[in-house]
This record gives sequence, structure tokens and C-alpha cells, in this order.
Amino acid sequence: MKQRKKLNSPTPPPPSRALPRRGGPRPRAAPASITALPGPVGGGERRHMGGRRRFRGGRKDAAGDGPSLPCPEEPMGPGSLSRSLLLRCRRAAAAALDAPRWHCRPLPARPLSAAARLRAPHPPGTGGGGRRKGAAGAGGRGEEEDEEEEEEEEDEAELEELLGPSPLALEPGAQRVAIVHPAVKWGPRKSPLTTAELQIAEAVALVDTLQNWTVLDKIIIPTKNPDKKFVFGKGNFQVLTEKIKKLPHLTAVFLNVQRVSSLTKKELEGAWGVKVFDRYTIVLHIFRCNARTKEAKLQIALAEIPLLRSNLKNEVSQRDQQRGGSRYIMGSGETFLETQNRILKERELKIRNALEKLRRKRSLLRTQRRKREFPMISVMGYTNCGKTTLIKALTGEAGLQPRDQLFATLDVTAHAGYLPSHMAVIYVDTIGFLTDLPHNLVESFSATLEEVAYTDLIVHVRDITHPETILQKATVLSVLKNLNLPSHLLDSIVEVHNKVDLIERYKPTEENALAISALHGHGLEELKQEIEKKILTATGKKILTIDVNLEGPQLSWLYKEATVQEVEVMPEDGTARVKVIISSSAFGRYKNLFPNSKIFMS
Ligand SMILES: Nc1nc2c(ncn2[C@@H]2O[C@H](COP(=O)(O)OP(=O)(O)OP(=O)(O)O)[C@@H](O)[C@H]2O)c(=O)[nH]1
Ligand SMILES: [Mg+2]
Repeated sequence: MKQRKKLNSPTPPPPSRALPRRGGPRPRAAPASITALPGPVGGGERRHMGGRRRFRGGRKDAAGDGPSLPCPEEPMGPGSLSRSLLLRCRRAAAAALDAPRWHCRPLPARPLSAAARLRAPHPPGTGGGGRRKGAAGAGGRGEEEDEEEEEEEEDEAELEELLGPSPLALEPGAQRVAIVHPAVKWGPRKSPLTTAELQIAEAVALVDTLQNWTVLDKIIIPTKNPDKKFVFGKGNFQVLTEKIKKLPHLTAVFLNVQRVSSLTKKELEGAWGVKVFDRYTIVLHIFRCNARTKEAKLQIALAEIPLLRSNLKNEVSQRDQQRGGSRYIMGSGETFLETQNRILKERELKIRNALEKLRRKRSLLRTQRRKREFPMISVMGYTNCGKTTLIKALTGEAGLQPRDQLFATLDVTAHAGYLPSHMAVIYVDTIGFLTDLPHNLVESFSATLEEVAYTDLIVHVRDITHPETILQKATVLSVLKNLNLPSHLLDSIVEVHNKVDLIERYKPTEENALAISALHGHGLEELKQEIEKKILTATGKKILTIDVNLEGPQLSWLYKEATVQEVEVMPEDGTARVKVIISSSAFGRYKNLFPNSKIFMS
């Protein structure tokens, strides 16, 4: 019998020791986190290969053709995504340099402005701020870099101006709110997938998300058409006004409609004597409170523009009423409305330009990632369905903080994990969706969601315990459709039914849906296998077993060009059986180079 030695059994991702345990305490709120890379895939490879250099050469890590990990210095992009990439590089580099795994602690979150500092450490002896200048030597290159630096500083200053205090920001402090829900009882505006009670429950959840805001009362008032000026008919409006006026210490009314025009808002505020907020204002306020990165903040600033415009119209019509007709601003030839509109237009353009710049940086990162061929998986779904919890469970990343809160995640962040074949993948956490989110708001965040189009697979997480789970699914699918995603992405969505620990003996009725509990880790192995199957199809990668002659160059070629999973040495034959994940192109090249190799498909 042949004696076989299994030399290379890759280290699986670290156990989810950071996961909350069943019955354990709920994770507490914490600032947005950044990515940690689980331990290196090839802990065993390292032992087998012995030397550091050989390990590095062999650490292709799911890369078919691209350069191997550890990666070169990477230009920083916006937000956590870029930070996380940098961290992954650093961790991979640390791993390759034999750093013990327990040193790989997530770094604290950094603002984007720290990116430049992370990117280019000052070479010693180049003096003060003249880092790259010194390194580049005299002449053109240094000047060019000076210009670049100046430009960066200008960008920073402009960003700071754009992100200054918003005129629409709600005053901090406590709010005692009455939620008023206009219920459409019949007709085409009535949704068959929800009820007024459920919609009011969601409005309560939105208010509860805000610190120091409390719900004083919930009022459902029927209306035929919530788009009417006063939303309700005359009689109902009177009843409602009396009810509102009787509420003690009320500070605001949350009218649970997508948008109320600024004119209506003003009239309602006049009638009720308190502030009136609509869904747009409330969601925008939650976004403002939760935004961490400049990109998220810019997107919020962009979403504010239509509100500012509508306020402006209102203000101008009021001025006109008071003064009798619009006036030219002295000597400018422009009316007040024209001037203000121009200023708003300029502001919008500046925000869009700033977002575009961040986007360009991101597309650079995307190219780099592509080179490395990390398969990427977008985790999407309705807000609070458990996306972040699932990514935490799949990656074992302790830094991730799921929260029982709507819109806890506002930035697209990337997190590394491993599939059953030990293929390294990146999970992308995304902003959650909400029914009746005004189009403008979704549009403002589409730059972030654009990232999804470049991923290889979408996992759609659903909170299956939610009474509106079907409406939520419809909302998510409709937003996804409007994002202009490639059809292969939409056709291969993995649907996941989460929180099944809360339903006894749950079985999905939808074909191909997988039941899981992200919190307790149920069903995750099946999910990973499904993801792997789809990722292999989407990326054209194959898992193969190849017999190689140890005297020949095949093994080192495979270490360089594919991800080596396992090496079984048969010493008496001088051969080894090697399990690899390999891209189609690399496989084609291998067959050309080594036509006599014995290959087994897995
Ligand atoms: N019982 C149970 N609770 C879960 C499960 N998965 C997530 N949760 C809880 O659901 C809440 C929301 O979880 P998150 O992971 O923050 O949800 P999210 O989809 O990322 O939410 P947003 O980022 O706000 O859109 C948290 O309180 C989680 O603990 C699960 O499988 N079972
Ligand atoms: Mg989240």
C-alpha cells in the first residue's frame, strides 16, 4: 500500500467566537467598524513550504491570474471599503511574514482624511512634509506631486465646506412625537401586502431609532387620497387637529407619508402648532445620525437638495405675497429665486463632482481587486433583516456590530471570509432598503450601491419573522431592478430566510431559499456551499485535483497561478496529488504547458 502524507490542510477560517451566543446579551451599538481578515488560508501551506518566500509566492488566494497576496500598496478610496482593503493587505502581509494570527486585531475606524497618511509613509530623512518631493528628486516629478498635494488639500477644503452644518438638520434634543398614518382603505393606492397597523409599527421603529425621541401617540386616520393638500378630508382633519392639540407636551407630528410639500407642511404646522415631519425628513435625519464616511455624508447632502429647493419655492412665494411680486436683487439682474436656485445648482454640482471623485477612486480599487480576483458577494436586504449579523457569522469578524436599529449600516464595507473549499471571498455589507423611500433618497445612495454591479453574487437576506416579509421582499427586488444590475446577477440571487430560530420548524415555501439563523449559526454551512457553487459558476473557476511530478515545475506553477488547497505527497512515486481552485484561463495555460498531467474534476 502506498504511504501518503497529507501536508497541506489549509487552516479554516477562525471559529465565530465573537458571535453572540444563544441567550447571550445583545450586541451593543458601536461606531462603524472596519474589516479584519480571518487567519491566512494557507497556514498549512506555510508549514509545508517552509520558507517565507515560497509561501508568499504560493499564496495566490483565490487569484487565478493576478498578483499574489500580500498585495502592493493600494491607493486609498472612500470610506471603510478602502480602509478594509488596506487592512486586508496589511494583514495578509503580516500573515506572510509569519505574524501570529492573534496580532491581527481590527484597527480603529479612521476618517477618510487619514487615508493619505496610511497610503504613503514618509521616507526617513526626506525632511518634514517633503516626503514624496524628496523621494522623487529634483525637477518635474516633485512639482507634479506638489500640485497633486495642493489639489488634494483644495478637495479637502471644498468637502469640508459641503459637509458643513445642514440648514435642514433637525435640532438635537428630545422630541415627543405623535405618529399620524393616513390609511387608504380602498382603491388602487391600497397595498394588499400590508396594513395600516404594520405601517405604523414601522414608523414607530423609525422614531425609536432616534435617540431621545419618544412616541406619544399613534393615530390612524382614513383618507381617500393622501396626496391631497391637507392629506385628509375636512371632517377627519378637524377630528385629527383636536386630538393632536390635546396631547400633552407634544413637540412634533410624524405624518407617515413619503413627502409633504413645504407649503402643506407649513399649513399643518400652523394648524397643529408643532413641527411636522414626513418619512423623507425622518429617514434623512436617521441617515445623518448614522453616517460615518464622507461619501455617506455627501450622499445625504445630495438628498437634501430637493428639500432645499422646495423650501425655497415656498419662501419665495411668501416673499412675493408680502411684497407683491418678485424683486431683482440690487444691480444683479437676478431675482432672489434665480440667485438662490443658482446657488443650489452650484452646490448640487459640487456634491456630484466630489462623489464622482470618490467613485473614481473606488473604481481604481475595483480594478485592483479584480486583478486579484477575489470573488465578491453583495449581502443585501431590507433594513434590520440581519445582513451585518450574517456577514459577521460568515467571516468571524468580531469588529462588526449588528444593531437592532433601522439603517445601522449606511456605508458599503467589505469583509473577507472563506468558502468550504477555503476559497477567499469578500462579503460586501450594504445599506438596507425601506418601503416608500423617496426616489431621490435612493438615487443619492445609488453611487454606493453601484459597487454591487461589480460583485459576482447577491445574497438577499430576508427577516422571515417580520409580518411584512413579502412586502419587504418586493421592495428589495424592485430597488435591485432599478439599479440596472447585470441580468446574470439578478438571475442568480441566493435568497436567505433569516431569524428562523424564532419560528419553530420553519421550512421555506420558496424554491431554492435557504433557512438560516445568522445569530445562532444555523444553516450557514449549507449557505456557504450554495454560495460556493454559484461563485464557481459566476467566476468560471474550477476546483480540480491534479497529479504532479515533484521533480517538475508543475507544483510551483500551481502555487503561483492558482490557489493550492491541499497537497498529498506519495513519496515512493515522487508525485503529489494537488487540489486547486483555478480560473479557466490559468487552467488552459496549465494544460498547454503540461499536457501529460493527470487531472480529476472535483
Ligand atoms: N433572533 C435573531 N435575531 C437576529 C438574527 N439575525 C440578526 N438578528 C438581529 O436583528 C437585528 C438587526 O441585525 P443587523 O445585522 O444589524 O441587521 P442589518 O440588516 O444589518 O440592519 P441595517 O444595517 O440597519 O439595515 C439585530 O438585533 C440582530 O441581533 C437571527 O438569525 N435571529
Ligand atoms: Mg447592517
